[in-house]
Amino acid sequence: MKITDIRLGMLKVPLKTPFKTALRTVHEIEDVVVMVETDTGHVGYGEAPATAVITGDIHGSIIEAIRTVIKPKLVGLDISDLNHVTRVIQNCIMKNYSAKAAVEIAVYDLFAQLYGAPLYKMLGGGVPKLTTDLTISVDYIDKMVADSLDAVDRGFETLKVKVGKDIGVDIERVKAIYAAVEGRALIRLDANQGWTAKEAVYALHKLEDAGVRLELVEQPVKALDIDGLKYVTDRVHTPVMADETTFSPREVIELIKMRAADIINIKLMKTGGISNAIKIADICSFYDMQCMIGCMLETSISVSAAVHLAVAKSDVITKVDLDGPSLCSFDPVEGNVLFEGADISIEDTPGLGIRSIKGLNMLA
Ligand SMILES: C[C@H](N)C(=O)N[C@@H](CCC(=O)O)C(=O)O
Ligand SMILES: [Mg+2]
Repeated sequence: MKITDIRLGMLKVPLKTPFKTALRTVHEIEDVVVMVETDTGHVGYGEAPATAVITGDIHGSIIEAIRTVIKPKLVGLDISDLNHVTRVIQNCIMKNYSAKAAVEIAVYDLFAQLYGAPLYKMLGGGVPKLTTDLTISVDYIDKMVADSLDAVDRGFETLKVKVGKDIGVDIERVKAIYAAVEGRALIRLDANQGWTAKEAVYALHKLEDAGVRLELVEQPVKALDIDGLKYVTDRVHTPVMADETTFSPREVIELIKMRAADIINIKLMKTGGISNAIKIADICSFYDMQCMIGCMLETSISVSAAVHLAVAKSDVITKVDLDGPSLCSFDPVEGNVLFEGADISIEDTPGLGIRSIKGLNMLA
């Protein structure tokens, strides 16, 4: 099965409600879709969001990286030579993680199709079911409490509460949500870099002293402030998770050696795809460190790949934040991963099993 072409399209899906974090507000998903075509007629699918504030990627850079650098290196390569193909993708251009991720996801999709198995089986197997959390956008306290209660009523047992705005209001936000859902849902926080290290310690001590039990706090401080991350990790009981701080396997090793965080959030759009995500999961497994599998604002095309990976690496990926499809107003994909509220399951069909994508605008 040889690669003959890589075609690109744009996919827009409005969100059910605006997605608000300390970094940005988004009303609709608008992602680049990658189709890797082969001489056997099989097509592999991938997707890249433009999360400029986290990865530095924008639509133009994703499209140009794929068209002018990645595609010319990939056409003619054999999908059965997976390790070689992924090395070419990773080494042909620096950074550009979302572009690499989208192409790698499509290549893994084809690799699994080649052997007629769902992707998770090619990655080592596992039980094809996961449960995701749901993000509660940062907002007025009453709105966040209402959104949290609605999420719990819809069956979500873990809420990822966005904070990182005003520290005083953040403490009140979390207390109010905790009081409203106590006993019905677990709460994890994501500050998206919005606090200083001292503010984070202050807020988490206040919450701990008030009896608020949090599952974890994600990326309390700026991405590059590793000393600050360690400062927080050393001083609070609540487990601290690194998100924006860690992209590559090398960064994860450094973080583990410094003991700067307790948990790592793996996202395919940070790692540049599945091959490095596997390396990170294996490093963390070796060091007895837990991971979360996360996503950006992605539809079920690329989130499906994250689902397959998480199932295969469930020994170390113990936390799931794959709510992209739940945030969408509709699922544009007919495929083998089913997203039903908090429940995610995989059907027994080859690859990612993507049969069709509604509303895709092909690029010339
Ligand atoms: C969508 C997911 N629950 C999430 O919060 N992902 C990111 C932010 C993604 C974005 O801004 O597009 C995260 O920080 O964990
Ligand atoms: Mg995060």
